[in-house]
This record gives sequence, structure tokens and C-alpha cells, in this order.
Amino acid sequence: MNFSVFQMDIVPGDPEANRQLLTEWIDRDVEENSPDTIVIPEMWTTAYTLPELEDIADQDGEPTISFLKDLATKHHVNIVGGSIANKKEGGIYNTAVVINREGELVYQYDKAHLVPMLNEHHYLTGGEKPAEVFELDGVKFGLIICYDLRFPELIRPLALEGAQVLCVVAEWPAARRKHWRSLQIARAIENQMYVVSSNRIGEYDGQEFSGNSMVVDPWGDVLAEGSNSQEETLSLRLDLEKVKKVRHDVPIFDSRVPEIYKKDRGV
Ligand SMILES: O=C(O)CCC(=O)C(=O)O
Repeated sequence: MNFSVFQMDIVPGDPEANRQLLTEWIDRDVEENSPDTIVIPEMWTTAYTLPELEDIADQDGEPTISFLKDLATKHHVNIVGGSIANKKEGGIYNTAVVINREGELVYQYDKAHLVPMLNEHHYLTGGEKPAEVFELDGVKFGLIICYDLRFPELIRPLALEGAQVLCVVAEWPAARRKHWRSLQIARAIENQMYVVSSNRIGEYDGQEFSGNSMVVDPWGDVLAEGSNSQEETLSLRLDLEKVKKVRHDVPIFDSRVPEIYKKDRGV
């Protein structure tokens, strides 16, 4: 499967401008790289303009979901559509959306872990459902959002259910770049799957973002990595057989002892 990861800057508080930028980017990328699957960052329509979200968030995913469906159909490409600020059920959620190349919405996930360092709980409602496995072109995926990366307990069930690729969409700050890079490599090694991440670059409200979007293979090798400060596309073909090989060579899933993992303590 050919991946294109967009490492974007985001125009704060202007969804229409960002949708226009994405349209141009996808037009270019499809021409140059013929991707099967495109991955874009967290909150790419608005950036982290938390106090403004009440006015500019989507309502039940619209208009962004329809916009992505049109792009996916036009280019016959899968879009792991980053996440959007999304008003629904009386709250504003940070919702990740995935559209397949037929233009169908195949998966939605509301970010479960809200970030205390950003006072997210003052503005956003956390999702209450676990992340689930979904398929694109027969490949099994998981998808999490930024801070979720710090919670291996959210991700492990995805690996147990056969996920081969974990996508991470993010607006991870430069101040914690070491954590961003190390945690992706750790998640790839411990779950023996690819980690494909799209992180924004640029600045907002005094915060600089890390970039360093990554493609890490199931052995923990970094196959591609974005710079700290440039908009760019990581374009790469992933060999899914590698997941099978690593799981065969170091068979951790056969070595697990679930009886001693303390489910009754909420672990
Ligand atoms: O966990 C971190 O250090 C960054 C998390 C974050 O910025 C986010 O989830 O948006």
C-alpha cells in the first residue's frame, strides 16, 4: 500500500482556507505519488483555536465529511482524514474520520484522552468509546489522536485484533519532541505494527509544533521522517508482509499471559 503523509501547517480558525489548501495538496500529490492512502493531521480545519470552536466547529462532522468524501471519490484514494472539531450530542469532540476510496465513511473515533496541559477539558468532551480496528483495501488499521499515544492500553487491543498499521494524527508540540519520537517507536516495537503519523508544523498561540511526522516499521526502524519546520509529504510504500514476519520471528502474542494482567484493577 502506497502512503502519502501530509505534514501541514494550518491556518488558525479558518476551515474554508484549510479545506482549499488540502484540495490543492491532494490534487498535486495524487499526480506525483499515486497514493492508496493519505494521512493528514489532527484538527486540521481549525488548529487548536479552542475558545473559537463553539463558532467554527463542524456540526455532526459536516461540512468536512462530505468534503473528504468528494475528494476520496474524485481521486479514488483512501483518506485517513485527521481529526476535526465536531459539535454533537451537546459537546464539542475531537473526532477522527476515515473515508475509503469509494467515498464511504468507514470509521470515526472521538479522542478519548483530553490534554490537561492545554486545558482541553474546558472546551472539549472526551470520547467514551474505545478505538476500533477498521479496514482499507483489506489492510487492518488502528487510528488514535495525539495525546492518546501516551496510553498503550488504548492501543494494545488494536494489535490483538490484528491491526497492521497504527495511524497517529497530531498537533504535538516541539517542546516534547523526544516523547513524540520515542513513543511512536515504542508503540511500533511493542505491538509489532507500522506506525504512520501526521503531525503539523508551524506555530499557534506561542506554541511551536514539532513536525517529525514518521513512518516506523514493525521492527522499530524509522523508514521516513518529516523535518521540524517544513511542509512536506512523506511518500512511501509499506510492505505489510513485514508485520507477519516480525510477529513470527519474535512471537510476543503467543507469549502473553493474560491471566496475570490485572483486568480487575482496570488495567
Ligand atoms: O502529549 C503531549 O505531549 C502532546 C499532546 C497534545 O498536544 C495533543 O494531544 O494535542
